[in-house]
Amino acid sequence: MKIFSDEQVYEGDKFTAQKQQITSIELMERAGIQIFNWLHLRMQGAQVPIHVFCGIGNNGGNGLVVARHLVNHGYNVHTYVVNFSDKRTKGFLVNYDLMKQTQKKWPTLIGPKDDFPKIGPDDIILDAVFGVGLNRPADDWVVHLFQHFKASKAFVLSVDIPSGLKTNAAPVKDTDVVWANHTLSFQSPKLVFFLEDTAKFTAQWEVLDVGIDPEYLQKTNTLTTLITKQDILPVYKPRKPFSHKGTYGHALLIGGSYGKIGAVQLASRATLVSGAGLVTAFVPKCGYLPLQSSVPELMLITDTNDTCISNIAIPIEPTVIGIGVGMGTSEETASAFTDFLNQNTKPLVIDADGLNLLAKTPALMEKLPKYSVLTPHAKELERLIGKWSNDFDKLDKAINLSEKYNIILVLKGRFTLIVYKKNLYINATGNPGLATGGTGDVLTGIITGLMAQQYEPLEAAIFGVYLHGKSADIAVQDFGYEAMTASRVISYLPKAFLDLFVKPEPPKTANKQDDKTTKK
Ligand SMILES: NC(=O)C1=CN([C@@H]2O[C@H](COP(=O)(O)OP(=O)(O)OC[C@H]3O[C@@H](n4cnc5c(N)ncnc54)[C@H](O)[C@@H]3O)[C@@H](O)[C@H]2O)[C@H](O)CC1
Ligand SMILES: [K+]
Repeated sequence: MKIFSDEQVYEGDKFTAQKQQITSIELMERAGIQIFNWLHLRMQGAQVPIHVFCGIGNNGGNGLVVARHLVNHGYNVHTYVVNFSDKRTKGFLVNYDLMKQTQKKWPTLIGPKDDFPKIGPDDIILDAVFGVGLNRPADDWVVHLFQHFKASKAFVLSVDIPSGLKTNAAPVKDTDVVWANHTLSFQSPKLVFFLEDTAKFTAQWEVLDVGIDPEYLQKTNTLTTLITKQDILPVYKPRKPFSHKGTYGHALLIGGSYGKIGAVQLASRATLVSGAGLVTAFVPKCGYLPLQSSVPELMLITDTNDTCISNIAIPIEPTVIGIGVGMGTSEETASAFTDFLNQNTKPLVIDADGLNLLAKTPALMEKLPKYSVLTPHAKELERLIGKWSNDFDKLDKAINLSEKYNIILVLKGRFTLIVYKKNLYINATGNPGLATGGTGDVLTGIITGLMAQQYEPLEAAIFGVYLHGKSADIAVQDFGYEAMTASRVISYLPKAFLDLFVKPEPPKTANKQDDKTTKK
C-alpha cells in the first residue's frame, strides 16, 4: 500500500477534481460523507453527545460536512470552530455557511479567551482541528483544548490525522497533539502511525477511500510503502517442477561461539525452512557435535579454534553468506571478520555481532558488497549510526548510511522498517511474542535463505521480514505471546508461506440462508 506524502495528497485532490470534473468542495463532501457513514453505521442514531471541533482549514471543512450530516440524521451534535487563525479556506467557508443554513445558527466560535465546552466521559469528540496542513506547533490555547479533550476521557475520532501531529516530524511535546482513540485517514495511512514516537497518538486507525482518482493512485510512486500481502505476492517465486536443490542455492552461515551455538542452529534451520537448496555453517569446533546432531540437513565446516571464530576459511562457493549470529566480538573473531571482509565478494546478510564488529571498525563498511542486508535492532543500530533525537532523526541517519554504502537496513521493531536509500518499506506483521531470544537469528536465516533462491536482496529483506512476522502472527494463535519461542517461529514458517495463497474470506451477507435449510 502506497503511503502518499502531503504534497501528493494535495496533488491527488487537484488531479481528481480535474479528471472527474468535480470541485474540491465535492471532494470534501465525499470525504466528509465517508466519515459520517463510519459514525452512523456504529451509532445507529444513538443520542450520545457528539462534539465536532473544526479548524479553519479543509480538515475543519471535513468536520463541518460530518456535522451537517449528523444534524440532518437527528444526532445530538455540538459544533465548534477552533478559531486559531483569521484565514479561512474556501472548503471551510462553504461548509460553514451550509451549517448555518442547516442549524439556523452559526457554529460556536472558540477563541483564546473562551471557556472550553463541557465534555462528558461518554461523549464523542470529532477532531477536525488540523489535518496535514499543520505547519507549526499549535498555539498554547489550542494545545490546552487538546488537553481538555484528553482530560474528558471522551472517545476521540480524528479526521485524517490526530490534530497537532505532523506527518513528517515528531511533536515537540506529547501534549501538543490530540490523543485519538481512532483515526480515519484519507486514502492512505501516514508514516507517523507506525513510528514508536508517534504511533501512540492514535490507538487505532483505518483508511477511508475518498475517491482519489485510481489513475493518480496507480501512476504515482511513493518513497514509503506499507507492505501488504498484495505487495508480497508478486515477489514470490513459484517453484518449477524440473528443479533440483542446486536451483535454490547454497547458503553459508558464519557465526557461533562457545555457549552461543544455538544462534547458528536457529539461523540454519530458518535458512533451510525458507527454501535454500543447501545450507552450510562455519562455526568454532565446539559447534560441530551439537549442530551435526540437531540439524542433519546442515553441512558443517569448523574453525581451527575450539571456542570462537579465529580464521574464516571457506572451501566452497556459496550463493550468499549470513554472518554474525552468536559470533561474539573477541579479538580473534574481530581480526577474522576483518580478513573475511577484505576478501569476500559474495552477497552478505550481516546481523548481531557482525554489526557490532562493523560498529567497532567503521572503515570496514567500505568493504561491504553493494546491497548487503544489515539487520540491526535498536541498540545495534545506535552503535552503527550514533544516538538519535527521535524516530525521524533515526530515519535520516539510517537513510544516509544506506546511501553512503549502498546497503539495505532492516530496522527491527514493532513495525520493522526496511530502508534502502530514500525508500522506506513498513512491515506490519509480527507481534510482541517476537520479543524473545533467537528471533533475530531466525530472521537472518530467512533472509539468507531467500537470497540463496535468487531473491534480490531488497526483495528478500521485505519478504523475509513479512514471513517472519506472519509466522509469529499465526503461531500466537496457538501459543500466545509468552510461550512464543524462536523455534516456534521457524516451525510456523510453512504456514506463513501457505497463508500467501489463502483467499480473503468474502464478507458474510447478513441474510444468507443456511445451506441445510434450503436443501429440504
Ligand atoms: N484527498 C484527501 O486526503 C483530502 C483531504 N482533505 C482534508 O484537507 C486537509 C488539509 O487541509 P488544509 O487546509 O491544507 O490543512 P488543515 O485543515 O490542516 O488546515 C490548517 C490550516 O491552518 C494553517 N495552520 C497550520 N498550522 C497552524 C498553526 N499551528 N496555527 C495556526 N494555523 C495553522 C494552515 O495554513 C492551514 O490552512 C486534510 O488533512 C484533509 O482533512 C480534503 O478536504 C478532502 C480530500
Ligand atoms: K484532525
